[in-house]
Amino acid sequence: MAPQGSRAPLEFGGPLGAAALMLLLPATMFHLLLAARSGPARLLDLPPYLPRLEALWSPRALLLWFTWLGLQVAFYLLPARKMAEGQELKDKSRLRYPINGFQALVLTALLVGLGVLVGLPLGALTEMLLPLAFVATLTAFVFSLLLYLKALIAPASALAPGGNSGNPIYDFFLGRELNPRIGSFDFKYFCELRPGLIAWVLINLALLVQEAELRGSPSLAMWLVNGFQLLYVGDALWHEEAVLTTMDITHDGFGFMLAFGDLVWVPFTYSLQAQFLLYHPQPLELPMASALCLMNAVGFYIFRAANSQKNTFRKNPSDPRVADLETIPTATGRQLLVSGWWGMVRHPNYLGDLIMALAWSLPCGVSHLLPYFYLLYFTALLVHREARDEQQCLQKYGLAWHEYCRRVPYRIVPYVY
Ligand SMILES: NC(=O)C1=CN([C@@H]2O[C@H](COP(=O)(O)OP(=O)(O)OC[C@H]3O[C@@H](n4cnc5c(N)ncnc54)[C@H](OP(=O)(O)O)[C@@H]3O)[C@@H](O)[C@H]2O)C=CC1
Ligand SMILES: CC(C)=CCC[C@@H](C)[C@H]1CC=C2C3=C(CC[C@@]21C)[C@@]1(C)CC[C@H](O)C(C)(C)[C@@H]1CC3
Repeated sequence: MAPQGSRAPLEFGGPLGAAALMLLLPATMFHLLLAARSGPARLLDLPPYLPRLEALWSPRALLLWFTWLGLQVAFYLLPARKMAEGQELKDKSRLRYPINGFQALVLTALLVGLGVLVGLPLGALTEMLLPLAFVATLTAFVFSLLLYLKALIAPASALAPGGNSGNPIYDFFLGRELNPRIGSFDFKYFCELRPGLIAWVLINLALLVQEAELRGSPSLAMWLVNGFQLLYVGDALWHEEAVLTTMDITHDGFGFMLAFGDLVWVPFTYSLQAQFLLYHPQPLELPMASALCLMNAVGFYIFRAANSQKNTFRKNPSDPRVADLETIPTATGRQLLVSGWWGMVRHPNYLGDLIMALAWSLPCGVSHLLPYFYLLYFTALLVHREARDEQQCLQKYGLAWHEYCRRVPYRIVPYVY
């Protein structure tokens, strides 16, 4: 049952928008997977061909996918170097989370390295991307249904503010329960980073190995894309605790949007540049490669510095690294930063992330639009996310938020947006 009197305004275009997204997201992903391996590799053309069911359904892919999930669950359950506390919940309690995501990345790397040493054909993974994406999509639908049913028996205090409209399609998409758990195993926290992000860099690596097998050595462009994205994933897992303050964990329920996004969309579409490069090798000279390294480094620096400044401030406003920054008091007792990174634009971390997204696409040359899909999608995602966050901050901070917007008028790009 939805809690009485706490109906949140509908997002994502309501039930119709949610239904459309549930069809469009998987369809787009399959289109990208097929287009990347086709000769013309056109983003805006109809799919080059429709795969037959035999090309999609493979018991081997199913086994591999569940082995992967099982392995990551096992790594999650290993003793953690630290247990972190999440944000305060409606009932004033706080959940505890293991911080061992980076350990899971290292253990996966060791296991895969060992496998390759004893003859595991890692490059062959690239031939299984289509059936793997198919079983992962089916899993995401079934998993979301189980989450929806589980939420039916959850107490009202465990429900998310957004996904409880009473419309089953909308609630299935957005997610009804905020932190679904069995015992201390937290499904949303587990899915947010590990299986999807680690699979993303593993797919990238398989594409690099396959390129080496096909052409004698990996191209410079492939090295760059692998290196840049490994840095991003390694950083996310190293700073795993910071995910506990993102809106995905604190605000959104766990439904199809995040289950599909985390487990399927991230590994199979975020690896698009490496997929494109395997089938469409691109020349890249050293001076250009150096310029792209610099661009990625600038983006990463802004992204990391902005995120760390806010996290440090939220943990302890008197920390010497942030104590001198100017702030605005709010009625909640919390303060808002108005100098430093958060005084330049209201989302400096998004700016850094977007600069990196550009640096990941440029190694693929400018002859095709396809490798720029991530940049286009990500811009749309962040603009929409920024608007959602703005709404939530306005509700939380009221007049203080208006004052912040007056003092820091640009959202993501200084003097532009
Ligand atoms: N690669 C990908 O696909 C994606 C990456 N990301 C990345 O994830 C990271 C996290 O993003 P996201 O969760 O959207 O949001 P943010 O990390 O930007 O957090 C927004 C929250 O920060 C707090 N805040 C806002 N302004 C201030 C201020 N001036 N001073 C202090 N606190 C402030 C508010 O929460 P409160 O006041 O309650 O602390 C607000 O709700 C970003 O770097 C983003 O680029 C995000 C989505 C997808
Ligand atoms: C419409 C649609 C495709 C929805 C799904 C969106 C998800 C793919 C993203 C929502 C927020 C995300 C975050 C990351 C990955 C993408 C999703 C799941 C993230 C884990 C990437 C690495 C970053 O360092 C991060 C930890 C800050 C980030 C958190 C948000």
